Amino acid sequence: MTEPAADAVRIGIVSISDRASSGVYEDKGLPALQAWLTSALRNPIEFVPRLIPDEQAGISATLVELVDIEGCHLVLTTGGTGPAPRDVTPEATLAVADREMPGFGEQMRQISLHFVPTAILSRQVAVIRKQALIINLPGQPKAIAETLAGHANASGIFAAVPYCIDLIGGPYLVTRDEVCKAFRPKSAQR
Ligand SMILES: Nc1ncnc2c1ncn2[C@@H]1O[C@H](COP(=O)(O)OP(=O)(O)OP(=O)(O)O)[C@@H](O)[C@H]1O
Ligand SMILES: Nc1nc2c(c(=O)[nH]1)N[C@H]1C(S)=C(S)[C@@H](COP(=O)(O)O)O[C@H]1N2
Repeated sequence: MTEPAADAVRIGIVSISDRASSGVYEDKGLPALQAWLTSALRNPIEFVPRLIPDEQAGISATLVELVDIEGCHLVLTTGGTGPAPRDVTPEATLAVADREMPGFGEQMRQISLHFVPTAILSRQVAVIRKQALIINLPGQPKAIAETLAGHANASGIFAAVPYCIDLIGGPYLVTRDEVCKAFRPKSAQR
């Protein structure tokens, strides 16, 4: 069987952490995002990485830059989704949204409950801006694979990402089934 055509894709990855961005500890968010996405997607990927502090205006400006100037069709953030005063990633993301996609946040909290009882402390959101999907992930580096890939009892959210990006006019994403089995209706399959 021939492989379906996999378009090239630019993906923004944003690690939001006061301490990692100021060098107090090593950033593990960007490497974890890059490793998971590289293992999950067959597409040629160009990553556009950013490591920034928990500042609302700066986070919003970074998201706008990645979508409007860098042309990313997918942007994943990690960190700053909790209830602490400096956790402002959801507010910064909603501020640049055209539309909210509440199912992603709902499903990620469901999945995360299989890993940690504090899952409901994440206020993570997902939104559409222009032709891009922006998704917040929690700051614990292990939470990246947990929420994207899921659990035996809860589907990872990345399964819904390729079809969402089709619907907003982005490139055709092809996953490796052994890492993440994406779903598309038959009529949308290439
Ligand atoms: N980018 C990162 N790299 C490595 N570990 C991280 C990173 N972000 C968070 N962590 C770890 O996950 C924990 C929870 O993340 P959270 O986003 O709540 O950080 P925080 O306590 O607000 O502090 P900071 O913003 O300075 O990372 C952190 O205390 C840290 O152990
Ligand atoms: N999958 C997963 N979700 C998770 C966690 C985790 O370790 N794994 N940590 C939780 C905790 S302890 C917090 S406080 C919130 C918010 O984390 P953040 O502020 O680092 O984004 O995410 C929650 N969601």
